[in-house]
Amino acid sequence: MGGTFDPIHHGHLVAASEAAALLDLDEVVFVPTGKPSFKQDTRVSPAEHRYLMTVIATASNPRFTVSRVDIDRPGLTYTVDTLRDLRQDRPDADLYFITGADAIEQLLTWKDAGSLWEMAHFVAVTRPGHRLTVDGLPSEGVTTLEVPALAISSTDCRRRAEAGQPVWYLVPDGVVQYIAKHGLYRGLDE
Ligand SMILES: Nc1ncnc2c1ncn2[C@@H]1O[C@H](COP(=O)(O)OP(=O)(O)OP(=O)(O)O)[C@@H](O)[C@H]1O
Ligand SMILES: O=C(O)c1ccc[n+]([C@@H]2O[C@H](COP(=O)([O-])O)[C@@H](O)[C@H]2O)c1
Repeated sequence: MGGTFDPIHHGHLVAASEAAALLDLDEVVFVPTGKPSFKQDTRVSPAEHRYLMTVIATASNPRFTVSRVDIDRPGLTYTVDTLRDLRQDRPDADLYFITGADAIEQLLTWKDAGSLWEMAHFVAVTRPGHRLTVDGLPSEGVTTLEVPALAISSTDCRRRAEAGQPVWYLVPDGVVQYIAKHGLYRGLDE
């Protein structure tokens, strides 16, 4: 599952768990982006913080793992590189790239979009308030999954942390404590 995870929240975790159950996956690899190409105008927390929060959030699930491929690769993050690196570690696996329906809708604009279909099957998880339009996407290459609606976004979690409002139960307990310990999302408007 690819994402910026700034921070990872229960919407991501429910989506991953549902995808694993419905598609009978052996493992869900969470891949925090390094430098997201599409968020260059937005302030994104250092990759090491996002990686560690993802490790904390997924530690108790034996099927969940976290990969550093995107954060260790220099330059901007593109899914074509993510999939190539994951393939090297798992030469015989059937790869499914799970992400939100909003991201999948933009897939035709992604780097080397034409070659992505051969590298993985794409799974678009629906998210509250968003209807998926798959115009132009090959239907055999994309599976849409309805996951139990959790109206949680990382943007909202960051705003709440910045305003001193609770993020308990929106993100895992260890992530609440990590955000407080490192003072993440303070002074976002500065
Ligand atoms: N509550 C949710 N339910 C289902 N999918 C989600 C949910 N939140 C995020 N996703 C999906 O997970 C993927 C990775 O999410 P990302 O790390 O960008 O989180 P986000 O909450 O969308 O962040 P931000 O608010 O900073 O844009 C995205 O493609 C997104 O659509
Ligand atoms: O490869 C691309 O050009 C590309 C463009 C936009 C997004 N992505 C990937 O889509 C995933 C979700 O991104 P986001 O912004 O919703 O966190 C993440 O793994 C990104 O690397 C990939």
